[in-house]
Amino acid sequence: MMAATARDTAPGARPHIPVLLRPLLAAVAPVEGLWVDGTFGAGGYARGLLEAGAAQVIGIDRDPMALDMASSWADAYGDRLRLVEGTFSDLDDIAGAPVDGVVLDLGVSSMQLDRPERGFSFLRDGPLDMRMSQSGPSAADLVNTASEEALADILYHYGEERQARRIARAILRRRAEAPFETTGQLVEVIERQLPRPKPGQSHPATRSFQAIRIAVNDEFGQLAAGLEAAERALKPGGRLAVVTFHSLEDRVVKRYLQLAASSGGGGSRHAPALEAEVPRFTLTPKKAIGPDAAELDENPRARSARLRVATRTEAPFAPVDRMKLGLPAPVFGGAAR
Ligand SMILES: C[S@@+](CC[C@H](N)C(=O)[O-])C[C@H]1O[C@@H](n2cnc3c(N)ncnc32)[C@H](O)[C@@H]1O
Repeated sequence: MMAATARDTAPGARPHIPVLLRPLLAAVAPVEGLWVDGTFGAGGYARGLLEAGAAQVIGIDRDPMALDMASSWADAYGDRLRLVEGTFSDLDDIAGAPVDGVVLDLGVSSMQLDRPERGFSFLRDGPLDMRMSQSGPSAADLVNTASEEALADILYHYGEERQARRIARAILRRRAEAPFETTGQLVEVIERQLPRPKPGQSHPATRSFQAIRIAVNDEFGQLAAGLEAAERALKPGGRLAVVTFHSLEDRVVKRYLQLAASSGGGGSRHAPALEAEVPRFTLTPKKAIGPDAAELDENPRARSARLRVATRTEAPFAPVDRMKLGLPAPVFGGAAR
Protein backbone atom coordinates (compact mmCIF):
# COMPACT_ATOMS: atom_id res chain seq x y z
CA MET A 1 0.00 0.00 0.00
CA MET A 2 1.25 3.48 -0.86
CA ALA A 3 0.82 5.83 2.06
CA ALA A 4 0.95 9.51 1.13
CA THR A 5 4.15 11.18 2.25
CA ALA A 6 4.67 14.29 4.36
CA ARG A 7 4.95 16.46 1.22
CA ASP A 8 1.28 15.80 0.50
CA THR A 9 0.14 17.54 3.65
CA ALA A 10 -0.10 20.93 5.33
CA PRO A 11 2.59 21.60 7.93
CA GLY A 12 1.70 19.82 11.16
CA ALA A 13 -1.13 17.88 9.53
CA ARG A 14 -1.42 14.11 9.52
CA PRO A 15 -0.47 12.45 6.24
CA HIS A 16 -3.36 11.13 4.14
CA ILE A 17 -3.51 7.35 4.54
CA PRO A 18 -5.57 5.69 1.78
CA VAL A 19 -8.49 3.90 3.41
CA LEU A 20 -9.30 0.23 2.53
CA LEU A 21 -6.81 0.29 -0.36
CA ARG A 22 -5.37 -3.15 0.41
CA PRO A 23 -8.75 -4.97 0.45
CA LEU A 24 -9.84 -2.95 -2.59
CA LEU A 25 -6.84 -4.04 -4.66
CA ALA A 26 -7.36 -7.64 -3.52
CA ALA A 27 -11.07 -7.53 -4.45
CA VAL A 28 -10.51 -6.14 -7.96
CA ALA A 29 -7.40 -8.19 -8.86
CA PRO A 30 -6.04 -8.64 -11.44
CA VAL A 31 -5.74 -4.90 -12.15
CA GLU A 32 -5.20 -4.40 -15.91
CA GLY A 33 -6.01 -1.87 -18.63
CA LEU A 34 -7.64 1.55 -18.20
CA TRP A 35 -8.93 2.62 -14.79
CA VAL A 36 -10.67 5.78 -13.57
CA ASP A 37 -9.99 7.08 -10.08
CA GLY A 38 -12.93 9.48 -9.74
CA THR A 39 -11.75 10.88 -6.37
CA PHE A 40 -8.02 11.35 -6.87
CA GLY A 41 -7.34 13.25 -3.58
CA ALA A 42 -3.75 12.63 -2.49
CA GLY A 43 -3.49 10.01 -5.24
CA GLY A 44 -3.18 7.00 -2.93
CA TYR A 45 -5.64 4.87 -4.91
CA ALA A 46 -4.30 5.97 -8.30
CA ARG A 47 -0.74 5.04 -7.27
CA GLY A 48 -1.98 1.77 -5.79
CA LEU A 49 -3.74 0.88 -9.08
CA LEU A 50 -0.69 1.82 -11.19
CA GLU A 51 1.62 -0.24 -8.98
CA ALA A 52 -0.86 -3.16 -9.11
CA GLY A 53 -0.72 -3.30 -12.92
CA ALA A 54 -3.13 -0.77 -14.43
CA ALA A 55 -1.83 0.30 -17.85
CA GLN A 56 -3.31 3.79 -17.39
CA VAL A 57 -5.20 5.66 -14.68
CA ILE A 58 -7.31 8.76 -15.23
CA GLY A 59 -7.35 10.65 -11.93
CA ILE A 60 -10.32 13.01 -11.55
CA ASP A 61 -10.82 15.50 -8.72
CA ARG A 62 -13.06 18.55 -8.46
CA ASP A 63 -10.50 20.18 -6.15
CA PRO A 64 -7.71 21.95 -8.08
CA MET A 65 -5.51 21.78 -4.95
CA ALA A 66 -5.51 17.97 -5.05
CA LEU A 67 -4.21 17.97 -8.63
CA ASP A 68 -1.63 20.71 -7.94
CA MET A 69 -0.22 18.75 -5.05
CA ALA A 70 0.33 15.70 -7.24
CA SER A 71 2.58 17.62 -9.63
CA SER A 72 5.68 16.69 -7.62
CA TRP A 73 5.31 12.96 -8.28
CA ALA A 74 2.72 12.42 -11.07
CA ASP A 75 5.26 13.01 -13.86
CA ALA A 76 7.15 9.90 -12.79
CA TYR A 77 4.28 7.85 -14.27
CA GLY A 78 4.39 9.67 -17.63
CA ASP A 79 1.40 8.91 -19.88
CA ARG A 80 0.20 6.24 -17.50
CA LEU A 81 -1.37 8.86 -15.21
CA ARG A 82 -3.70 11.52 -16.64
CA LEU A 83 -5.08 14.09 -14.20
CA VAL A 84 -8.34 15.90 -14.91
CA GLU A 85 -10.11 18.61 -12.91
CA GLY A 86 -13.79 17.69 -12.98
CA THR A 87 -16.50 15.74 -11.24
CA PHE A 88 -16.96 11.98 -11.25
CA SER A 89 -20.55 12.47 -12.44
CA ASP A 90 -18.88 13.15 -15.85
CA LEU A 91 -16.39 10.29 -15.66
CA ASP A 92 -17.71 8.48 -18.74
CA ASP A 93 -17.31 11.61 -20.89
CA ILE A 94 -13.91 12.37 -19.36
CA ALA A 95 -12.66 8.81 -20.03
CA GLY A 96 -14.02 8.94 -23.58
CA ALA A 97 -13.60 5.17 -24.00
CA PRO A 98 -14.83 2.01 -22.24
CA VAL A 99 -12.84 1.38 -19.05
CA ASP A 100 -11.73 -1.69 -17.10
CA GLY A 101 -12.35 -0.26 -13.66
CA VAL A 102 -13.69 2.68 -11.67
CA VAL A 103 -12.86 3.53 -8.06
CA LEU A 104 -14.67 6.13 -5.95
CA ASP A 105 -13.48 7.00 -2.44
CA LEU A 106 -16.19 9.39 -1.29
CA GLY A 107 -16.08 12.42 0.96
CA VAL A 108 -13.29 14.82 1.89
CA SER A 109 -9.57 14.10 2.03
CA SER A 110 -7.38 14.62 5.09
CA MET A 111 -5.66 17.37 3.08
CA GLN A 112 -8.95 19.25 2.82
CA LEU A 113 -9.99 18.54 6.40
CA ASP A 114 -6.68 19.52 7.93
CA ARG A 115 -6.40 22.91 6.23
CA PRO A 116 -8.28 25.53 8.25
CA GLU A 117 -8.52 27.83 5.22
CA ARG A 118 -10.78 25.28 3.47
CA GLY A 119 -13.36 25.55 6.25
CA PHE A 120 -14.27 21.84 6.49
CA SER A 121 -13.24 21.28 10.10
CA PHE A 122 -15.06 22.17 13.30
CA LEU A 123 -11.76 21.73 15.16
CA ARG A 124 -9.87 24.48 13.31
CA ASP A 125 -11.11 28.03 12.91
CA GLY A 126 -11.17 29.26 9.33
CA PRO A 127 -13.44 30.81 6.70
CA LEU A 128 -16.81 29.04 6.48
CA ASP A 129 -16.16 27.64 3.01
CA MET A 130 -16.37 23.80 2.54
CA ARG A 131 -16.33 23.94 -1.29
CA MET A 132 -14.33 21.03 -2.67
CA SER A 133 -14.13 22.74 -6.06
CA GLN A 134 -13.28 26.13 -4.56
CA SER A 135 -16.05 27.64 -6.71
CA GLY A 136 -19.79 28.28 -6.41
CA PRO A 137 -21.76 29.12 -3.26
CA SER A 138 -19.91 28.46 0.01
CA ALA A 139 -21.06 27.18 3.38
CA ALA A 140 -21.24 30.81 4.56
CA ASP A 141 -23.57 31.61 1.63
CA LEU A 142 -25.75 28.70 2.66
CA VAL A 143 -26.01 29.44 6.40
CA ASN A 144 -26.43 33.18 5.78
CA THR A 145 -29.20 32.93 3.16
CA ALA A 146 -31.15 29.64 3.46
CA SER A 147 -34.56 29.72 5.10
CA GLU A 148 -34.92 28.27 8.59
CA GLU A 149 -36.90 25.37 7.17
CA ALA A 150 -34.31 24.59 4.47
CA LEU A 151 -31.49 24.70 7.03
CA ALA A 152 -33.38 22.41 9.39
CA ASP A 153 -34.04 19.98 6.51
CA ILE A 154 -30.35 19.94 5.57
CA LEU A 155 -29.23 19.27 9.15
CA TYR A 156 -31.87 16.59 9.59
CA HIS A 157 -31.62 14.74 6.26
CA TYR A 158 -27.88 15.04 5.56
CA GLY A 159 -26.60 14.99 9.16
CA GLU A 160 -29.29 12.96 10.98
CA GLU A 161 -29.19 15.76 13.55
CA ARG A 162 -32.17 15.34 15.87
CA GLN A 163 -31.92 18.93 17.11
CA ALA A 164 -32.04 20.26 13.53
CA ARG A 165 -34.90 22.73 14.11
CA ARG A 166 -33.38 24.11 17.29
CA ILE A 167 -29.99 24.64 15.62
CA ALA A 168 -31.58 26.20 12.50
CA ARG A 169 -33.51 28.66 14.70
CA ALA A 170 -30.32 29.60 16.57
CA ILE A 171 -28.46 30.11 13.26
CA LEU A 172 -31.15 32.54 12.08
CA ARG A 173 -31.08 34.45 15.40
CA ARG A 174 -27.27 34.75 15.24
CA ARG A 175 -27.11 35.81 11.59
CA ALA A 176 -29.67 38.59 12.19
CA GLU A 177 -26.96 40.21 14.37
CA ALA A 178 -24.08 39.60 11.92
CA PRO A 179 -23.55 37.16 9.05
CA PHE A 180 -21.43 34.05 9.70
CA GLU A 181 -17.90 34.25 8.39
CA THR A 182 -15.94 31.54 10.20
CA THR A 183 -16.26 27.90 11.20
CA GLY A 184 -15.63 28.92 14.83
CA GLN A 185 -18.72 31.17 14.87
CA LEU A 186 -20.89 28.31 13.62
CA VAL A 187 -19.39 25.81 16.08
CA GLU A 188 -20.15 28.22 18.94
CA VAL A 189 -23.84 28.47 17.98
CA ILE A 190 -24.20 24.69 17.57
CA GLU A 191 -22.43 23.96 20.85
CA ARG A 192 -24.80 26.24 22.74
CA GLN A 193 -27.81 24.24 21.47
CA LEU A 194 -26.57 20.78 22.40
CA PRO A 195 -25.58 19.08 25.67
CA ARG A 196 -21.85 18.79 26.38
CA PRO A 197 -20.71 15.44 24.87
CA LYS A 198 -19.90 12.58 27.24
CA PRO A 199 -16.44 11.00 26.96
CA GLY A 200 -16.28 8.92 23.76
CA GLN A 201 -19.13 10.84 22.10
CA SER A 202 -18.47 12.79 18.93
CA HIS A 203 -18.06 16.57 18.82
CA PRO A 204 -21.49 18.28 18.89
CA ALA A 205 -20.82 19.97 15.52
CA THR A 206 -19.97 16.69 13.71
CA ARG A 207 -23.44 16.05 12.29
CA SER A 208 -24.15 19.67 11.32
CA PHE A 209 -20.80 20.09 9.58
CA GLN A 210 -21.31 16.85 7.63
CA ALA A 211 -24.78 18.03 6.59
CA ILE A 212 -23.69 21.47 5.42
CA ARG A 213 -20.71 20.02 3.52
CA ILE A 214 -22.98 17.52 1.75
CA ALA A 215 -25.38 20.31 0.74
CA VAL A 216 -22.66 22.71 -0.43
CA ASN A 217 -21.07 20.03 -2.63
CA ASP A 218 -24.32 18.31 -3.75
CA GLU A 219 -22.73 15.05 -2.67
CA PHE A 220 -25.83 12.88 -3.13
CA GLY A 221 -26.59 14.29 -6.58
CA GLN A 222 -22.96 13.58 -7.49
CA LEU A 223 -23.13 10.07 -6.05
CA ALA A 224 -26.24 9.02 -7.98
CA ALA A 225 -24.91 10.55 -11.21
CA GLY A 226 -21.44 9.08 -10.59
CA LEU A 227 -22.78 5.54 -10.21
CA GLU A 228 -24.70 5.94 -13.47
CA ALA A 229 -21.62 7.36 -15.20
CA ALA A 230 -19.56 4.40 -13.98
CA GLU A 231 -22.20 1.97 -15.26
CA ARG A 232 -22.07 3.65 -18.68
CA ALA A 233 -18.25 3.71 -18.77
CA LEU A 234 -17.43 0.16 -17.68
CA LYS A 235 -16.68 -2.62 -20.16
CA PRO A 236 -18.39 -5.99 -19.63
CA GLY A 237 -16.32 -7.61 -16.88
CA GLY A 238 -15.14 -4.17 -15.66
CA ARG A 239 -14.99 -3.57 -11.91
CA LEU A 240 -16.57 -0.84 -9.80
CA ALA A 241 -15.28 -0.22 -6.26
CA VAL A 242 -16.87 2.41 -4.01
CA VAL A 243 -15.71 3.39 -0.52
CA THR A 244 -18.19 5.31 1.67
CA PHE A 245 -17.77 7.00 5.03
CA HIS A 246 -21.23 7.15 6.53
CA SER A 247 -24.36 5.06 6.49
CA LEU A 248 -26.37 7.51 4.34
CA GLU A 249 -23.84 7.15 1.51
CA ASP A 250 -23.44 3.40 1.94
CA ARG A 251 -27.21 2.95 1.75
CA VAL A 252 -27.35 4.69 -1.63
CA VAL A 253 -24.45 2.63 -3.07
CA LYS A 254 -25.94 -0.59 -1.70
CA ARG A 255 -29.39 0.12 -3.14
CA TYR A 256 -28.00 1.18 -6.52
CA LEU A 257 -25.96 -2.00 -6.85
CA GLN A 258 -28.77 -4.22 -5.56
CA LEU A 259 -31.18 -2.72 -8.10
CA ALA A 260 -28.65 -2.95 -10.93
CA ALA A 261 -27.76 -6.53 -9.94
CA SER A 262 -31.35 -7.74 -9.90
CA SER A 263 -33.63 -8.62 -12.79
CA GLY A 264 -36.11 -5.79 -13.17
CA GLY A 265 -33.95 -3.19 -11.41
CA GLY A 266 -34.02 -0.70 -14.25
CA GLY A 267 -36.74 1.57 -15.43
CA SER A 268 -38.28 4.49 -13.60
CA ARG A 269 -41.73 5.58 -12.52
CA HIS A 270 -42.13 7.14 -15.94
CA ALA A 271 -40.61 4.30 -17.98
CA PRO A 272 -41.17 1.02 -16.13
CA ALA A 273 -38.56 -1.69 -16.59
CA LEU A 274 -39.22 -4.43 -19.10
CA GLU A 275 -39.91 -7.78 -17.58
CA ALA A 276 -37.03 -10.26 -17.53
CA GLU A 277 -34.47 -7.49 -17.56
CA VAL A 278 -30.87 -8.67 -17.44
CA PRO A 279 -28.73 -7.62 -14.43
CA ARG A 280 -26.14 -4.95 -15.27
CA PHE A 281 -23.85 -5.75 -12.34
CA THR A 282 -23.00 -8.74 -10.18
CA LEU A 283 -22.04 -8.11 -6.56
CA THR A 284 -18.46 -9.30 -6.07
CA PRO A 285 -18.40 -9.94 -3.11
CA LYS A 286 -22.06 -9.81 -2.08
CA LYS A 287 -21.45 -7.87 1.14
CA ALA A 288 -19.61 -4.68 2.09
CA ILE A 289 -16.01 -4.93 3.28
CA GLY A 290 -14.86 -2.93 6.34
CA PRO A 291 -11.40 -2.22 7.79
CA ASP A 292 -9.59 -5.01 9.65
CA ALA A 293 -7.99 -4.55 13.08
CA ALA A 294 -4.56 -3.73 11.63
CA GLU A 295 -5.99 -0.91 9.49
CA LEU A 296 -8.01 0.47 12.41
CA ASP A 297 -4.85 0.51 14.52
CA GLU A 298 -2.96 2.40 11.85
CA ASN A 299 -5.81 4.75 10.91
CA PRO A 300 -8.74 5.26 13.29
CA ARG A 301 -10.37 7.50 10.62
CA ALA A 302 -11.14 4.27 8.70
CA ARG A 303 -13.65 3.21 11.40
CA SER A 304 -16.83 3.89 9.44
CA ALA A 305 -15.46 3.15 5.94
CA ARG A 306 -17.26 0.52 3.82
CA LEU A 307 -16.14 -0.87 0.47
CA ARG A 308 -18.56 -2.30 -2.08
CA VAL A 309 -17.32 -3.96 -5.26
CA ALA A 310 -19.36 -5.01 -8.31
CA THR A 311 -18.62 -6.41 -11.77
CA ARG A 312 -20.29 -5.02 -14.91
CA THR A 313 -22.19 -7.48 -17.08
CA GLU A 314 -22.89 -7.30 -20.82
CA ALA A 315 -26.36 -5.79 -20.28
CA PRO A 316 -26.82 -2.27 -21.63
CA PHE A 317 -26.99 0.72 -19.29
CA ALA A 318 -30.40 1.42 -17.79
CA PRO A 319 -31.24 4.34 -15.50
CA VAL A 320 -32.42 3.35 -12.02
CA ASP A 321 -35.38 5.04 -10.44
CA ARG A 322 -33.72 7.57 -8.13
CA MET A 323 -36.75 7.38 -5.84
CA LYS A 324 -35.63 3.85 -4.99
CA LEU A 325 -32.08 4.83 -3.98
CA GLY A 326 -32.89 6.13 -0.51
CA LEU A 327 -31.42 9.51 -1.41
CA PRO A 328 -32.03 12.02 1.38
CA ALA A 329 -34.37 14.84 0.27
CA PRO A 330 -32.63 17.31 -2.09
CA VAL A 331 -32.65 20.60 -0.25
CA PHE A 332 -30.00 23.03 -1.47
CA GLY A 333 -30.09 22.52 -5.21
CA GLY A 334 -26.49 21.37 -5.42
CA ALA A 335 -24.58 24.37 -6.48
CA ALA A 336 -20.82 23.82 -6.45
CA ARG A 337 -19.17 21.68 -9.13
C1 LIG B 1 -11.47 10.72 0.44
S1 LIG B 1 -10.64 11.70 -0.73
C2 LIG B 1 -9.89 10.54 -1.80
C3 LIG B 1 -8.55 10.08 -1.35
C4 LIG B 1 -7.83 9.20 -2.33
N1 LIG B 1 -8.50 7.94 -2.55
C5 LIG B 1 -6.41 8.94 -1.88
O1 LIG B 1 -6.06 7.79 -1.65
O2 LIG B 1 -5.66 9.89 -1.75
C6 LIG B 1 -11.94 12.29 -1.72
C7 LIG B 1 -11.51 13.23 -2.84
O3 LIG B 1 -12.54 13.22 -3.81
C8 LIG B 1 -12.80 14.51 -4.25
N2 LIG B 1 -14.21 14.51 -4.64
C9 LIG B 1 -15.29 14.40 -3.86
N3 LIG B 1 -16.41 14.41 -4.58
C10 LIG B 1 -16.03 14.50 -5.88
C11 LIG B 1 -16.73 14.53 -7.12
N4 LIG B 1 -18.06 14.48 -7.15
N5 LIG B 1 -16.01 14.59 -8.26
C12 LIG B 1 -14.65 14.64 -8.23
N6 LIG B 1 -13.93 14.64 -7.08
C13 LIG B 1 -14.61 14.56 -5.92
C14 LIG B 1 -12.48 15.41 -3.09
O4 LIG B 1 -12.15 16.70 -3.55
C15 LIG B 1 -11.30 14.69 -2.44
O5 LIG B 1 -10.09 15.17 -2.93
